Amino acid sequence: MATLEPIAQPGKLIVFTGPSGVGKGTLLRRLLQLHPVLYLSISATTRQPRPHEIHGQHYYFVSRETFEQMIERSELLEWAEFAGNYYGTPRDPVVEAVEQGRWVILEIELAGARQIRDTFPLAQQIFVLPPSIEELETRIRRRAQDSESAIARRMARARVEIDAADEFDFQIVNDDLDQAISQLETALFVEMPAPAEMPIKTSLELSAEPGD
Ligand SMILES: Nc1ncnc2c1ncn2[C@@H]1O[C@H](COP(=O)(O)OP(=O)(O)OP(=O)(O)O)[C@@H](O)[C@H]1O
Ligand SMILES: Nc1nc2c(ncn2[C@@H]2O[C@H](COP(=O)(O)O)[C@@H](O)[C@H]2O)c(=O)[nH]1
Repeated sequence: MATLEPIAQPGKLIVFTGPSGVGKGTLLRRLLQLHPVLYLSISATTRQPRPHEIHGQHYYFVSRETFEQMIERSELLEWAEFAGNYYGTPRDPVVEAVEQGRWVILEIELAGARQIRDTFPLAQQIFVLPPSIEELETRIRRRAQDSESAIARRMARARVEIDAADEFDFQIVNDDLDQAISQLETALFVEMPAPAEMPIKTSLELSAEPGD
């Protein structure tokens, strides 16, 4: 029997946006467990680490001075200020992974997503919506990582981001987690199949098959 080989094709950039607290991180953790072929970019931020967060795994936690140097040296693919802190995507690891044919996910807020749309028009853009604005606030509060003023800033920004959901190629409501994962898989692998999901036979193997 002929063996199957994946099509060699360039990687893809996938932008994953939605209001803070909607569950992007939760969805992506689950998605990456199910599909280790996906590559999640690690952002740089000037925000203080949360108790469970590890430098180099969840974020690169840097000073404002270091971040501003990264901007000046064009080391970031995109960046934005969000709720009083800088966030940005280090350019080199993303470009290398895409060149290696990987599917790279950027979990970023709206201003960064718009920058990527300008610089990489072929990037696939997915927006995650909450079932309601009340449930979004409940999730942020239940996570218990933000002060009252930070919650107010995040909720104000959430309204602006939700209003921009139509700009994105796909919108997914994160109500039931399993259903949201399944919609996400459809967006990623059916609407835009991953190379690893599209095995083909080499022309040599096809011509060697009996009955042809
Ligand atoms: N489908 C869901 N139903 C109920 N709770 C959820 C669901 N998805 C995520 N959550 C919870 O909502 C909270 C926020 O989730 P998470 O931290 O993944 O959001 P986020 O969008 O990554 O936020 P941020 O952008 O601020 O990092 C967490 O406590 C998480 O367990
Ligand atoms: N433009 C960018 N936004 C980013 C990046 N990394 C994360 N984010 C977004 O920031 C907010 C807040 O995140 P939190 O971890 O402090 O809750 C959230 O919407 C993230 O998606 C980035 O590199 N660029």
